[in-house]
Amino acid sequence: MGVVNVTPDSFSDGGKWFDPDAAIQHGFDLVREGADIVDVGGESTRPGAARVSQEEELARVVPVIRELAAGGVVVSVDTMRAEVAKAAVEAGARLVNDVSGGLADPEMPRVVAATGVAYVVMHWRGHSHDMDSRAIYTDVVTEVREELSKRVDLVLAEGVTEEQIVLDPGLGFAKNAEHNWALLAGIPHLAELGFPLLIGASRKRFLGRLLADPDGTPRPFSRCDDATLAVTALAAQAGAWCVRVHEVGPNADAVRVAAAWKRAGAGT
Ligand SMILES: Nc1nc2ncc(COP(=O)(O)O)nc2c(=O)[nH]1
Repeated sequence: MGVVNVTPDSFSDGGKWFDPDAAIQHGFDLVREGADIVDVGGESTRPGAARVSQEEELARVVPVIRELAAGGVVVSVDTMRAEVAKAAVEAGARLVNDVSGGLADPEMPRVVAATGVAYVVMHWRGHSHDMDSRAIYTDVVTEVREELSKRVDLVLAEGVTEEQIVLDPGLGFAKNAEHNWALLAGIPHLAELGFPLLIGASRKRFLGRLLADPDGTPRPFSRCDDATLAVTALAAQAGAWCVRVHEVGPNADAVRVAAAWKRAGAGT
């Protein structure tokens, strides 16, 4: 899953794809590099980010989604708003990637149920401005698994089918670095819920912290693509269904390496 943030302020590529034509071109480039899905978002979810209006979010993502879908791209819309999801699906999006797992907008599950598109339910504990205060767990894997399971029950009750659901532990959303590493190591436990898993580690702060200089200066996100590759290969081997990344080509290669490795092992 390649990322196209049509935003002026996303942490990892803020502003590069804010122009619709640049965003559309980048989406097609990501498919050429090997992306199976292009995730189009119009609202930065980085910690502390201010929300954008629904009108602004619609104006940013719908034209980009329409062009990419018309060009045969499998598009997901990265939104917490039911109205934006609805408009995105009408413009051709085939997945709704809801970082709030239906918590931010109670109408979302009904829109997903009515449209029948795939639905990424990510683990979330509140909007960016105060989510760090909610990064308190005694056993993060067990608690994330339980909270995701509750979200699944709720959206199923709203008419979403099991076939539509993808789960995501929400790395960096109300999680610190230690929580993120535990969730990556816990992918097999999350997979026991029985749904495909999406992992979004690309260029995130916990990678920069791991690779910090001896004086403690974190590695800048622009130099965390190699670490992202390693996470991709390990997550693929652990059973992840999909990884959400900014630099698609090398990550597509890493997935192929993991697949070849798994195929060879299957024979033993
Ligand atoms: N499903 C899913 N969606 C996401 N959207 C945005 C970001 C924030 O990263 P970005 O600002 O680089 O897009 N991370 C995720 C994630 O981990 N999972």
